[in-house]
Amino acid sequence: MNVLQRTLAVQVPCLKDSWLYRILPSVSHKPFESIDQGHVTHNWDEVGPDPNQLRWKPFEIPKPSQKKVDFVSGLHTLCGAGDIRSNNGLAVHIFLCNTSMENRCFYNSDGDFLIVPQKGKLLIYTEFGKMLVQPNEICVIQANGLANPRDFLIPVAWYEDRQVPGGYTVINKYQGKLFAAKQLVSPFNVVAWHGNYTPYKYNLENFMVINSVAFDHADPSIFTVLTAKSVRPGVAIADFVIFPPRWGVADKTFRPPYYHRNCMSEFMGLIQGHYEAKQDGFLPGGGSLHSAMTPHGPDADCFEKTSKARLAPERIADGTMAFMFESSLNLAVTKWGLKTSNCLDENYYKCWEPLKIHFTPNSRKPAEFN
Ligand SMILES: O=C(O)Cc1cc(O)ccc1O
Ligand SMILES: [Fe+2]
Repeated sequence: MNVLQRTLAVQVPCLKDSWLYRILPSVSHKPFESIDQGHVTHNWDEVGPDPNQLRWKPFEIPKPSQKKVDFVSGLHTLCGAGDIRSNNGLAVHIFLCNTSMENRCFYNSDGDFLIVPQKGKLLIYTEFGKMLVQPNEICVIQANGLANPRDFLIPVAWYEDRQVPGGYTVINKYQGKLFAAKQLVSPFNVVAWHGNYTPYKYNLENFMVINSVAFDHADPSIFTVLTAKSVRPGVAIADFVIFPPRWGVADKTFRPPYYHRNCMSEFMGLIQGHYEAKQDGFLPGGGSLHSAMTPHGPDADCFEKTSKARLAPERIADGTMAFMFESSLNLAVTKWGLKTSNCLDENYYKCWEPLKIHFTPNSRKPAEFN
């Protein structure tokens, strides 16, 4: 990885298989040894369920002069659910990196990573080739929603025939722990491949947005870019949803997100700009979690402004890209998320406190009373 900085990643169960052709047989591994685990964990039970609305301030990227952190050592599990051994579940990780991986690489046996860069670019070397991924692009697994197949870009084969006398470290995430093996050659020695279980990237600006052209605020499933299905039809382990720039034209409607409770958990992040329901406080590089059935909605400021707005056609979210990992599972939050990161916004709930009661019982009588 190169020039790697703050990024959010979600991991969902693996989907398919693919084939690789190598120019060299794999070099004998030294016995696997457990390596320093950084902050990757699947021990979210250590903190337990938290039914509230949580919001995090932007997670801090360490300065290279203070501490050099690469993709693996900067990976922190924030929350998750499910059983890692039966490959059913998901986890949200934050990675905060300032350094390229040198002579070491990483693979994940616990699921596929959906990577959402928020700050800085990633140059990702894969056995299929290289991918440069930057904010507003995502780098993903198989599956598609309203995103057009033509916009998913896959790498072309690229290889290096490089001996590494000092040793090349291959790191594996397996059942929530990291393991390392050393070899004397770069593993990126695949000269050609075929198959469909390839890494790919997708520019979120290519998403063709669908929205209400009559009345009412549509369910955000209209914004689903990718979905990881569960075995129950219609119920997702994780939907990847975005709130991109678009037109708002709905009549007789409070246009921002309605006040709601959801049977799914909603983990949200902001890549750039200002999210329509929370212009302040929800910042690029931060995040929020609204657990299943916990009520939430626009902050008081948004409510006041948009309740009075004239309902002319308007551009929404220009210069903004917010996203959501929506899951039918109940996410537990790690100790790193609640304490160690030191980024939990203790005052989040205050954004709703100024909401006023606006009942005007006499202004409009229901038909049966006329
Ligand atoms: O809570 C949120 O801000 C995300 C969201 C947006 C929307 O337009 C409708 C429902 C929803 O959960
Ligand atoms: Fe919501």
